[in-house]
Amino acid sequence: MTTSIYRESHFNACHRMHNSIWSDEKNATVFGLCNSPNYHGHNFRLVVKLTGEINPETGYVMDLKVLSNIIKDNIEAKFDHKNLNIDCPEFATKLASTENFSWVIYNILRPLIPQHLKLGLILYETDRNFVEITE
Ligand SMILES: Nc1nc2c(c(=O)[nH]1)N=C([C@H](O)[C@H](O)COP(=O)(O)OP(=O)(O)OP(=O)(O)O)CN2
Repeated sequence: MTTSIYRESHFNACHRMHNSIWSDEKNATVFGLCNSPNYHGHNFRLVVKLTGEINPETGYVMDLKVLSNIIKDNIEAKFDHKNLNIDCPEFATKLASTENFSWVIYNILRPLIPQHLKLGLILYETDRNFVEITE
């Protein structure tokens, strides 16, 4: 039997959906308002899920304070109040979609989370648009 624990965090960032190998017209057609040249912002909501067995000595799957600090130091500090396209090298060659952003976050967190725990996450770009990654 396994147990899942969750930690939620929030940060703001802006981005622009633009594929540089396409014409401006094609970008405008495919991405619409998300292609706006002066970028647009989102209040991102990240839910990180860890699944594993409860350690009988602590009663924890993992200390949520430790998880919270990992997310603060490595995700919020890196992306909060940033322009994903300009400030974040991860998106130099990658479109700043919620799908790609979710994998960027997963790849940052995975080495920081104990290997015996399964890592999943949901990234909300808006209240109604969100992406889930599960192991
Ligand atoms: N598969 C994806 N589709 C879309 C993404 C994405 O990252 N992956 N992103 C966008 C836009 O950046 C943005 O999220 C769209 O915002 P909006 O359409 O305004 O969404 P809302 O939920 O705020 O508003 P609704 O009118 O309720 O849709 C587009 N697509």
